[in-house]
Amino acid sequence: MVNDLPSLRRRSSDGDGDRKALVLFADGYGQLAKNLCLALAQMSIDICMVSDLDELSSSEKPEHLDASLVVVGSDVLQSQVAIRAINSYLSKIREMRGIRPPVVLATEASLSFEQRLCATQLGSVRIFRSDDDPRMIRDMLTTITAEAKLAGSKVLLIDDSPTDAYRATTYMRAAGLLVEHVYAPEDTLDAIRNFGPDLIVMDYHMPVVNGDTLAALIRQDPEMTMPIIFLSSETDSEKQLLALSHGADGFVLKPLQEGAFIKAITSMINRAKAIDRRMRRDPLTQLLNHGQTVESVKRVIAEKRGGALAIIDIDHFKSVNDTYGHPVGDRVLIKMADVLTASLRDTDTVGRMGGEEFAVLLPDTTTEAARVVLERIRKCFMVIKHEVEGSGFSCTFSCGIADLSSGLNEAFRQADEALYLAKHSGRNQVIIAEPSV
Ligand SMILES: Nc1nc2c(ncn2[C@@H]2O[C@H](COP(=O)(O)OP(=O)(O)OP(=O)(O)O)[C@@H](O)[C@H]2O)c(=O)[nH]1
Repeated sequence: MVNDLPSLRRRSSDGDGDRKALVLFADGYGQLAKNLCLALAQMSIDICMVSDLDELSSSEKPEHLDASLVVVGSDVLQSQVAIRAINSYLSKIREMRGIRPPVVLATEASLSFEQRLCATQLGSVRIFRSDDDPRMIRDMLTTITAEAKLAGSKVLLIDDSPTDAYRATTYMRAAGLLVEHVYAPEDTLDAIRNFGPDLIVMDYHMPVVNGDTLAALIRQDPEMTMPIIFLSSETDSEKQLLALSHGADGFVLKPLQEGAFIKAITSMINRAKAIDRRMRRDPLTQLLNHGQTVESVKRVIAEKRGGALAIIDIDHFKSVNDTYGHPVGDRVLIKMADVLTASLRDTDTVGRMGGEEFAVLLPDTTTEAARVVLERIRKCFMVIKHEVEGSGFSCTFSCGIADLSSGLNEAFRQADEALYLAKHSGRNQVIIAEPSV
């Protein structure tokens, strides 16, 4: 196990939870294994490194069994015993958790067809080469975590037939989905507003309006972008296509086959969530992007909850890029994001406003309490050593805090002004804005 690597537990800004990778190399501390573990740890991914593969079969190590992703070094493929150990470990996870985690094969050399085949049989879905970007593994973990969260996704079912609705509801609830059912198409818009579904499943042939008209009606509202699936016994593909052209995304044939129905639903929800995530998140740090951060501030102000807004800007960041290069600068930004999300409450929001500027929204918090929190984060961030080729450097940030009571534009203006003051009076400090009179 790698004990000398930092292993922060990470809470992502939308509560994705912890991410853990199990790293298996036969020769344990080879350069690729070391570099990879260091890079994963720097991205605040929990890692469990195992080189003695007998350890895997030991029931005294239950912490191995909660990995979401398994990274296997290609050196492992040289030993049939090791392959058997990994296979039986992966089967054990499937027995316990109902899923077999995907495998990434890490290699320094090019692989033979036989090695690739062997890796595929282990469940390898990607090959990671020593010069690949380790963020690929982080992104895979993010996707896996998002998919695991499918249970609890909300489906609105619109069907006037009690028998069909009963069957569809039973299948969906058995798959862990939350289902709300409306019989009458005219209740649809209210149900969407109140329930906020991730997906709509509707019968195609209904009294008053058919599915295609109802789908077109829903799509008139630009906010109602959730996928729509029609249920119908219509087998004429031309009619199906016509129906889809009105804004629906899929067609499932009645009578429903449980497996195919649930597969169609899950892939639709996963795809919609992935697109939604891409639109709302900054791709580098996975924090909310500028637009979504402003929306979050707007919402808290509209709810009249009060709170504080902090704007953070990394000091002399240009010189980090100039001295160590852009990729190292990127790593500092990711670390900043990780420190912020790991240090704040679930109810707080962290966003990347652009460049090296971040925003933190702390609802129901006074500016003084926010200052205490940001001071703690500032002290934690400034002692982090960012590694570059054997040596390292540290960074600081400056921060301005404003009260939300003055409204959206004024809160941003005041926080920016306080940040400006912090920058121009020495940097590496947190300043609360003077409320305007
Ligand atoms: N690595 C990296 N750099 C970025 C990114 N976005 C913006 N930057 C760089 O961030 C730097 C910001 O520099 P400045 O605005 O001059 O600020 P600074 O050097 O931090 O100086 P002070 O804020 O006054 O302390 C610029 O060099 C940008 O190119 C990014 O996504 N990755």
